Amino acid sequence: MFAATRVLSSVAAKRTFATSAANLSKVAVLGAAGGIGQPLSLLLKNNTRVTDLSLYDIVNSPGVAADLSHINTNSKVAGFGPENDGLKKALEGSEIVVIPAGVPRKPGMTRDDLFNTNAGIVRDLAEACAKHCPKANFLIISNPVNSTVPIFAEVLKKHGVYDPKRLFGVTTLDVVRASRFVSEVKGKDPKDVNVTVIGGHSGVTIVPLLSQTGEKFSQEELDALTNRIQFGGDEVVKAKNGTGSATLSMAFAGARFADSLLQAKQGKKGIVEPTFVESPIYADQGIEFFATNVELGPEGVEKILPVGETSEYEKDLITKCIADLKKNIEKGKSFVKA
Ligand SMILES: NC(=O)c1ccc[n+]([C@@H]2O[C@H](COP(=O)([O-])OP(=O)(O)OC[C@H]3O[C@@H](n4cnc5c(N)ncnc54)[C@H](O)[C@@H]3O)[C@@H](O)[C@H]2O)c1
Ligand SMILES: O=C(O)C[C@H](O)C(=O)O
Repeated sequence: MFAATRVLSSVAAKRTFATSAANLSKVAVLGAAGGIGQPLSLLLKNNTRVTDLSLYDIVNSPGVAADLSHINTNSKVAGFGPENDGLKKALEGSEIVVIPAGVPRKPGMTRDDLFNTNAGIVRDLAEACAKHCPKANFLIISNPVNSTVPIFAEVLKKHGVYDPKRLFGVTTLDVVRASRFVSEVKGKDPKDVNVTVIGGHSGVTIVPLLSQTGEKFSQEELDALTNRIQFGGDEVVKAKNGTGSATLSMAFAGARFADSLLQAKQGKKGIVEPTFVESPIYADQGIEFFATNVELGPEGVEKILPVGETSEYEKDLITKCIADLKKNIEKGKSFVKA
């Protein structure tokens, strides 16, 4: 009996560590009733580092919030719609704002084809964030990420509240996929296969650095794996046959990134995640944002890690990436300036 009580109280102590006053973490999800938003919110509700979960969508968020609020983890859940200053209430006091709001692809579309609809959605949400939670960390999932992150940055700049350490394009799904695909080919457990993926988040701007995995690949394997990692999103879009794009794997990836950031903010050292951030790496070639591995810390970006050694094959991929990425970034910036 005594032993059982001790076990229980040590579990309780661990839980209170994550929710003690010094570690209050309000996380807001914008687009919370969508295909990504719902499972992502579920995973965040299950994360004991989150103390308040604030769900905003233009439709259905009170229902999603009511449902999640019955789960017996410690966090409080609240749902907001656009009425009665809902967005303001959802954002105020948020430490992390995760944004999967916007339309997904249908077969035959590129991510850039989403620009016309999603650019305006992301710009308007950025305006609200600049006003109501300028010091939060912003995790952008809405596509096309290569353009929506620059859009978000430009809006924050217009309001004088841009801090490049706190704006992240979520590219975690690319490394999650890469790890899975390589592990399938090499017959390994994915937990033992880490693949660095750099660049951006669409087609040829996604550059896996397979030479850094420590595995040996034939040219045929290299071509097939590179192509699958670059176009993994299309596989899901095709299989979903007009009903959307990756939602569950994206929720998994988004929750992993949010948890890593929460851990880093709560003082854990050496947490590294790939992410699309303002970066000096290819600034000399006019590239303002670039995804690499980034060490996270209490302020957000702690250190942008270098690309490291690359093969001739990867150098060629990087050249192609840079040409496309430059146009995507420029398109996002011009949208706000116009
Ligand atoms: N970064 C990535 O790796 C990645 C992966 C998968 C999907 N995505 C992108 O994420 C976005 C969302 O995908 P989904 O499958 O969840 O789409 P979805 O249509 O299922 O959900 C989107 C949600 O956004 C909401 N929404 C629309 N406008 C809004 C606004 N102004 N404010 C708040 N909410 C708003 C909608 O009501 C909907 O509930 C798409 O742009 C998709 O391309 C990115
Ligand atoms: O492919 C898409 O449009 C969604 C997402 O960016 C993905 O990589 O799955």
